[in-house]
Amino acid sequence: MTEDFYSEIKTSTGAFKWYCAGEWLESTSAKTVAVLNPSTRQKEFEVQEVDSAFAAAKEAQKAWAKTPLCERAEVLHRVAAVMREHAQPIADCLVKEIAKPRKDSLSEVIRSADLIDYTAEEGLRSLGQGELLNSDSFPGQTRNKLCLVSKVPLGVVLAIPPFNYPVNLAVSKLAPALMAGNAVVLKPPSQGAAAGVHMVQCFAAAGLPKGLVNMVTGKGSEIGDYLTQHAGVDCISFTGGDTGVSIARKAGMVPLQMELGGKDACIICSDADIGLAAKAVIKGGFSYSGQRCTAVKLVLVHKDVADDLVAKVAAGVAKLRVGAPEDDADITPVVSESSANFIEGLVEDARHKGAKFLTPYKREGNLIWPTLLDDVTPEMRIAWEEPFGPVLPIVRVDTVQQAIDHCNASKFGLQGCVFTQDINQAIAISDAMETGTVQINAAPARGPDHFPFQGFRESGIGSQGIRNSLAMMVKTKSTVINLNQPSYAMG
Ligand SMILES: NC(=O)c1ccc[n+]([C@@H]2O[C@H](COP(=O)([O-])OP(=O)(O)OC[C@H]3O[C@@H](n4cnc5c(N)ncnc54)[C@H](O)[C@@H]3O)[C@@H](O)[C@H]2O)c1
Repeated sequence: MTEDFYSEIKTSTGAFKWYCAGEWLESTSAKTVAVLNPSTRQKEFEVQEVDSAFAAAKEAQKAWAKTPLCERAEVLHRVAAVMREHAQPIADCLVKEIAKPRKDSLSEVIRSADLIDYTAEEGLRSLGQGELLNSDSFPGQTRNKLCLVSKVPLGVVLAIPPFNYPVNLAVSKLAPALMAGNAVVLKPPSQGAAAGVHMVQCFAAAGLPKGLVNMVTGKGSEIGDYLTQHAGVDCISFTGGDTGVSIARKAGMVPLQMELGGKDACIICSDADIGLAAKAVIKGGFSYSGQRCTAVKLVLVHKDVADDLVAKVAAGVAKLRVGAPEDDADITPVVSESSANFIEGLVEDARHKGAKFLTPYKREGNLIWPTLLDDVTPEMRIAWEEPFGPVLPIVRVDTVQQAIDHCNASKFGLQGCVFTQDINQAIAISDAMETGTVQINAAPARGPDHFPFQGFRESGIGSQGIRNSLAMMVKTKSTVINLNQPSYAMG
């Protein structure tokens, strides 16, 4: 029974336990953090506030680093199978604590199991290879030095995912870290911690050696500095907003994998298929109520086709269903009251500065109706800031160059997209856009999860995607064999 499967993760008072060295534990401080339901704004879950699991991770990692790759892969495949079998309660947490629509919640969990399987497969191939270098290719050298280059684990990886994909963006860190021979301390987002607890139970039940995955819960603002500056951390893999920039500034001499905010622009040229572009703008802008790093957050449309595009987008937006995540509504409450207030601030700033409202602004609690703003100008905050909500600004441009210049003036550089039927123009615009990825004739998106995924400027450090994440979870080690004579095999 799935309910019994998850029974040991709760304390007698109903809070979720934390997980260290293979045991579900109760915090000695007895402090708890409430997880609010974005729909009701009432307390839905409680997680404990604890701070340390690094010693357990370090200890467990030593043996894990000597565990054959194929055995690591087997354990990960088991985790994926357990996660599929017990997916529904994890998905139910996502519905209740981050108001993600029911179907999307379940597909996030299944996609995460798929990601774990793929990582295990990819790790077998990419981590199973090293390099042999001969010394005589460098001037003045003979071939009496052979350099064996191998990939070794980093040690203990601190994994911090954000609220919007608390399961998928946790496993996208955990699976590569573990496959590469590391241990992990996971700090889930407060909204998303209950799903995180359930997910960690899948790792435990699959027989992962104790201490390899540890989960510390608590408010990021209170325990974040302690964790990110802890001497036991050998790598920080973080996904989130501006917090990541300050973590990067404060972190010590450890590798950083940073997936941060975005202001993904959609450039629509005068020759674009406007029906296709409108569909992409609606889906890209409003899926999960705009709370996606790769959501379309700005439309830059050529003035010649702007009226057509705006009419089509407005017609599509009018059909979006607004309501509860339990009913699979398209637009559901945003994650918190403070987030809703921030979004409202951007909308009011745009109203004050003359934006044209194609839909009336309406809000009840954390639920914000989809809001389409036309005639947005660079003076408005919404032209530059990430609303992370169901609000989409449209800027009409005279030339494609004006659109590219706006895009490149942003502090973000995550993704962007361009709609045109001329492949030469598409490539030229893609070349000019200073973003980690450019999608041609489709909305920005993360995935499939094995595609490289990276942000430029304040959108990130390093590249993700399964193969690149595996590569970021190892360091290079060289062993040089010095021979007393040159080595030339003659065949
Ligand atoms: N580039 C990507 O791949 C990607 C993917 C998803 C989300 N995001 C970004 O994430 C943001 C939304 O997520 P969010 O609101 O959860 O982000 P956030 O930055 O507020 O929080 C992210 C995580 O950091 C933790 N945290 C908070 N303060 C901390 C501190 N001082 N030290 C350490 N950890 C701390 C939070 O508890 C959470 O787990 C958006 O900006 C979005 O664009 C980026």
